[in-house]
Amino acid sequence: MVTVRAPATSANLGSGFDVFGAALSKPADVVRVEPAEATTIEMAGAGSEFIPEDPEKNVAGAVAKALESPATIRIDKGVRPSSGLGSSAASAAAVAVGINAAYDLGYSREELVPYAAEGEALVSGEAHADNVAPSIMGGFTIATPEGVTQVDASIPLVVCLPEIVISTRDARRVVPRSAQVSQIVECVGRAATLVAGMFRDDPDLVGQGMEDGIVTPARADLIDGYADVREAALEAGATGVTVSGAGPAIIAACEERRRKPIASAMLDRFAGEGIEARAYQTRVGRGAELF
Ligand SMILES: Nc1ncnc2c1ncn2[C@@H]1O[C@H](COP(=O)(O)OP(=O)(O)OP(=O)(O)O)[C@@H](O)[C@H]1O
Ligand SMILES: N[C@@H](CCO)C(=O)O
Repeated sequence: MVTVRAPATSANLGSGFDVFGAALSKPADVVRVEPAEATTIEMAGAGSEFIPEDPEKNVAGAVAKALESPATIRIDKGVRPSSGLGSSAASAAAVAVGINAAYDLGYSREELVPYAAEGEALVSGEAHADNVAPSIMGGFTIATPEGVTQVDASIPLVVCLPEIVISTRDARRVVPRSAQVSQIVECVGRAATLVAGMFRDDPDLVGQGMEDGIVTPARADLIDGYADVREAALEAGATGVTVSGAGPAIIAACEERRRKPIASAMLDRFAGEGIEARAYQTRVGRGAELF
């Protein structure tokens, strides 16, 4: 039997819709995998009561099927579902890494990404890899059809998760179908700035690069209090703030020493709106770890 800790992730980071992703140092799913005749899944932890244990409906089952390796799987959720923190991807990444080790399949971390993405296809309708890639490989990742480019960044972050549920499937319906060339030009500039910031471990550049005028405004409308919480984080010293993944989590980049005041400011603002929330003082961190 093997045990894997696979981290939550934040996809998009504003300007990198369906391409950028970052592993978070916390929270994480912890998954145990043991080879078996047929796949069975047992769930525990955050939001597990809302997740089906049927292997046909759980991302873990989809990944085991894609790898043609049935297993007894126990998932302890640290990341609640429909959070914008790659909850489904954390389980998918952990199972891919766990089965690879338990069956000694010999895949590299990058080779495991498309298998884990089959779990995302099950729940959101598309095998986008922007959450599974960082959960498997760690750091900041650029996922394209050609493969994954990974950067070992360690930017300090605050992630604030309100008690609102938004499914990725629903949040993908509001994504605009087209954009003006002027918007695309601005987005390319922002995305390039963010990549430079990750290479230099520079929170100012990363924050600037998190601005986005195409997808994020439509997503932000689904999150009660978004504009106020964003403003509060910026006033408390965030260098950039955006929707994490498909939401409702909101992510802020910052200097290390600003994490605590930013977390308090975001929580206070949500509380002022009558919305319960929790904040993680985190950073860009490691990928899935085997124990
Ligand atoms: N092992 C699993 N862990 C979490 N969610 C799962 C799992 N298996 C199936 N699901 C289903 O996937 C859906 C949650 O995935 P969704 O992509 O909407 O949220 P998320 O992973 O938190 O978000 P995001 O991808 O935006 O960061 C829920 O409907 C949940 O029941
Ligand atoms: N890139 C995806 C991430 C969520 O799974 C989206 O924003 O829809």
